[in-house]
Amino acid sequence: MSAPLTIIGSGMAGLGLLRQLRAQDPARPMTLITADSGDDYSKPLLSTGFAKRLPPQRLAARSALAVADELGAVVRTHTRVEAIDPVARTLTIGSETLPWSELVLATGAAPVHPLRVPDAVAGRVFSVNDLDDYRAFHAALEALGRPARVAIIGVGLVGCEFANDLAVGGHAVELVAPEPAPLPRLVPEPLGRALGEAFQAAGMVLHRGRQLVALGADGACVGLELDDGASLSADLVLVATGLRPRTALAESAGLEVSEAGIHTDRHLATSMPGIHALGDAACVDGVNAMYVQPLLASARALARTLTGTPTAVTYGPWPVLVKTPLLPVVALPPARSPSRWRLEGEGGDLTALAEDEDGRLIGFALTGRCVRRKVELARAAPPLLG
Ligand SMILES: Cc1cc2nc3c(=O)[nH]c(=O)nc-3n(C[C@H](O)[C@H](O)[C@H](O)COP(=O)(O)OP(=O)(O)OC[C@H]3O[C@@H](n4cnc5c(N)ncnc54)[C@H](O)[C@@H]3O)c2cc1C
Repeated sequence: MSAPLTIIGSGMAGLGLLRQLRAQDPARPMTLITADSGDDYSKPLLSTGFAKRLPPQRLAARSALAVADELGAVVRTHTRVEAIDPVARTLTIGSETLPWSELVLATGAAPVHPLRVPDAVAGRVFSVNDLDDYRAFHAALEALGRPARVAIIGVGLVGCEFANDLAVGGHAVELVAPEPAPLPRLVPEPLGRALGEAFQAAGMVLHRGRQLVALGADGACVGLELDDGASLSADLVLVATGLRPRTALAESAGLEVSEAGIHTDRHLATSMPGIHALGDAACVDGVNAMYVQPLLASARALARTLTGTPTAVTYGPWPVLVKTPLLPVVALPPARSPSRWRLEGEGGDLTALAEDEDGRLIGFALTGRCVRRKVELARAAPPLLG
């Protein structure tokens, strides 16, 4: 039997590609190997489950077994690929060496932790980046049997979405971050401040301009020390201080990588023949967008390439919809520093237009009722990868 086309990773990129490939090639042997449970779920739903009190099983559309059955593929779960040999076209899992015909890396991105977590509080400090993490965090909240006091470290998209979701779900939320306002990489400061005000009006406490310097046990709780000497206490801590593309496996196999991800061209081809990459792990022609629309476009293009029709991927001017119903936010961050931001609106209803030196729109950010303008503005903005 010929060596299978092998995908590493069962996130939306890996499973999305497997589905697209199977639709175009019903017979080819395919294997998907994943370090997690392999359940088919939508990662964006992870930060919407606590307000609706959704148990983890409600977030998984189907199990890894059902995926394997439906798509006629071998799916190996809780299995970490340890090494790749690009010349022999094999990969290593423990003492096993498995051959592949084509290899696709969909290894995603891993949470960055600013501090080492002491063992004494390890069971109370979380990052939620996949369904297994959600299961663990959900179980810890349930075990309290009452609304929790949750400290969230980080005010990027993930931190803000969980803050909104947990607060609406009845938990007491405190946010800690060094920046002066939420969503610093997505929106200009006045719009971030508007979101911060909406959070405060909902009862959250914001520690802006502050770094977490120490974590430790505080009775049955977690004690947090900030850089101004302030101390907080929380039942649980959620660390949301960014995600870094998982590149170690690719790098040790000699593939070209950087902090932005595994380098690919627009055909998702890495620097090694026979190996492609997509999703949060991949930096495609200099762009790692790290959200769903680009990875779905990549899966469609790569499936065509791997079934004999070389297809370059393009990304449109696709804005990010931040799931903070307390104050809706939409952003299409400019690819380069704008010449100026033009701000309009008042209160929580704000529009910020990023313009280049010739006054052309190169990005935008919207809050509150202004999010209605997203379609009109996206039509006028440049594509992420044209
Ligand atoms: C809370 C949250 C909310 C989000 N909300 C939105 C949103 O509203 N809209 C949006 O567009 N985007 C959103 N995003 C981003 C979006 O979800 C991600 O861009 C996307 O899910 C990434 O998918 P992926 O398959 O590339 O990576 P991942 O989902 O990280 O999957 C990586 C896979 O690789 C496996 N893996 C890694 N290393 C190995 C190894 N050595 N061996 C075997 N397997 C390995 C992992 O087990 C996993 O299965 C959100 C992200 C988060 C965290």
